[in-house]
Amino acid sequence: MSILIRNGYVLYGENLEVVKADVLIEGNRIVEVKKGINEGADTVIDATGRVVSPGFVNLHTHSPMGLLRGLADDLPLMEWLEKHIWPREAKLTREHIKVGAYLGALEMIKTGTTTFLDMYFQMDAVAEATLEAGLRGYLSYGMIDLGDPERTEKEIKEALREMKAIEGLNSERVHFVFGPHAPYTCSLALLKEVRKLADEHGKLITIHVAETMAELGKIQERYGKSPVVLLDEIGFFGSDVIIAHGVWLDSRDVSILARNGVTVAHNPASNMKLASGVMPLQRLLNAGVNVGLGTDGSASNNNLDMVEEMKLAALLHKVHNLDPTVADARTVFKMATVNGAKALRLNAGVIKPGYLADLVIFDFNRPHLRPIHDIVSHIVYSANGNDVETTIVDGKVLMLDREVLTLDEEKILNRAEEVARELS
Ligand SMILES: CSC[C@H]1O[C@@H](n2cnc3c(O)ncnc32)[C@H](O)[C@@H]1O
Ligand SMILES: [Zn+2]
Repeated sequence: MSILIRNGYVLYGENLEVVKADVLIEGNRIVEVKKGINEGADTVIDATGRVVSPGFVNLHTHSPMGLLRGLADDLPLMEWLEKHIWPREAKLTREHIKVGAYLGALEMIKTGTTTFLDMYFQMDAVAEATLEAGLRGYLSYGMIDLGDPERTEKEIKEALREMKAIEGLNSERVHFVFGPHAPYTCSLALLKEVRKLADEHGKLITIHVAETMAELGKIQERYGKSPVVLLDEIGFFGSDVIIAHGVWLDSRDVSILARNGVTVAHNPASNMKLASGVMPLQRLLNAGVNVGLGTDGSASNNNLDMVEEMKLAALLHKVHNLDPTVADARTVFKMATVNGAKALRLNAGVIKPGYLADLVIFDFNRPHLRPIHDIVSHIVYSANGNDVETTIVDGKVLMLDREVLTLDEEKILNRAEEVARELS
């Protein structure tokens, strides 16, 4: 199968150079980017007046949580989790979670996300929905043992069951990732076992770390050190670890993350909404830490729109530093694309021959995107996910001219409403 995208403004290569060109995709790869490609193709897409961009990599989310969107707002993290989210999650069935995964996948396709790193329950069901949707999913079962050895064993068993089930699907588009929830919900025994299992099975690890001041206090009280120092001392870190949040980091923590090649998934909307704090983006980037971008779940964001997330990241760090030059459009665009792909060891996030054909087309024939001075600036500061009209993953068109081809949109919205009624 081949796709030819004609005559668009292409954000080309690592430096996002704007070139007016055609893009030829064969199989699941980009094979050529140049003016006037003459080759025939199975599918030809006219991108005149449009922008061809790398697809977005959501480096931290809980994709089925759209089901809980708007149920509890305006609260700090622990009260939100303990009083509202966890009691509802305890009632979720495998079928509910699958409906939530379809809803999340639909939203991601429609707003230009092509790959996501997820943490939730029943991830083999999420994997099935991801495969049907056509997205790329890195899927972790969120492990919580609260220091109870019986639960440690149960959580490891469930993670391994889900790992086997996802591997059994035999697809390059879905991957299992180990996902211990956080240092305050997981015992050291569980965290050490996860490190060992990830080495044994060659899997990535993702975990919430240093999200709130309350977490810092809890870990300080329990262990007498910061969450990052704690994880470093048990040998947990490596370049295969992606920590979500990393808001409360001192200079020692930052140098530990840099030394170990750990990636940080920044979630500005969630950090602002839960009033968790402002992550030290400038210090992390200056130390050479790879920083990606995530939305977190739709119950703390409240959507999965990575385009909106880029703008929030840029604005947050400008005002926090009282410096409009920080978190410039190109820096946050790379966080939302190539940096995320790099963390997942995925040859994507860049439009160039040889890279995976994960890309999106923005409709620029819209008043808020004209006149065109600087395309990257427009995407970060003026656009939102609804400006994406075509989404391609692994060389397959998932949405064309705003019509989602892989999922039944109406059915998913109706099922999500029914599940919401069942949960209330
Ligand atoms: C055990 S699966 C994942 C678990 O994480 C919860 N969650 C959602 N958002 C956050 C956040 O910002 N910090 C910590 N935990 C979060 C989610 O509700 C699931 O229970
Ligand atoms: Zn999270």
